[in-house]
Amino acid sequence: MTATAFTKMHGLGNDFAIFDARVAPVHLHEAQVRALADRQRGIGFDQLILLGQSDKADVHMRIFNANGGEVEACGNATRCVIALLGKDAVIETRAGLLKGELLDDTVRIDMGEPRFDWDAIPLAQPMDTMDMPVGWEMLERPMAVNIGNPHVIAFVDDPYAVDMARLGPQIETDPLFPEGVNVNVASVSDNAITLRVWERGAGLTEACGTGACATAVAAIRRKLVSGPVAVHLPGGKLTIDWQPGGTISMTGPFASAFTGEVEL
Ligand SMILES: N[C@@H](CCC[C@H](N)C(=O)O)C(=O)O
Repeated sequence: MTATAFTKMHGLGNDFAIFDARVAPVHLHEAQVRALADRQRGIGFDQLILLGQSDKADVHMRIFNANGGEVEACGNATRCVIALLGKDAVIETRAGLLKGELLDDTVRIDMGEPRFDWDAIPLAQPMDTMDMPVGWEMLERPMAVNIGNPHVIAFVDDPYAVDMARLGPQIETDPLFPEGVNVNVASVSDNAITLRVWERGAGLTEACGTGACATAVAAIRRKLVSGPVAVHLPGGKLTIDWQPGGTISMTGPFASAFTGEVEL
């Protein structure tokens, strides 16, 4: 066992333990990530972030959900990593190379181009991802968008009236989504979005950066809003901009919580 340093950070309350394997090797396995994610007995986080050397970018970033599964993208953690590096930088992720700019007290990330083809989400069968002929109770005719990771989006009158704790896990594990899915429930008014997200592998979080991107893109495609659009999550606000055919810009805050050590 080796004492291993980590930094605890969050983006709008979506929280992370960030380990830096550029300093010293960090050996983690799935059960360990789950134990560390435990908010009573471990560090407690929604995602564990593992930084490493990259030969294509300033840094390589791996992302593990609280359930131990490795995933492709995490918008809020990407902002935190730029803040931790203290400069504009390019981050290599499974979702591709993401460029981040450190602004005064926020970070802007170019999250790349969204994908809409059914097999890019991925879905189990061909369908129109703009208007899916499926539904779960009041969540009808959803849309699907891939922001490196898979998202389903349902527009409702009041996202806070939806029983996310019950419907979230049901939709996350629906066989329609062979790789699971992040579940976004949103309403739109005055060119702004109110959003709650049940995250794949992490549950209901205070905020989800890729969820905000996916939902803003979905709302722009349905002509419910036009970019830039404010996305209000339980933990605060992100600003998302996108023009069809272009890449997504996500701007929002970050915060450092504390640094610590764990035996790994
Ligand atoms: N919190 C994230 C998304 C993290 C990954 C997600 N749960 C997945 O499984 O794809 C964000 O800010 O984007």
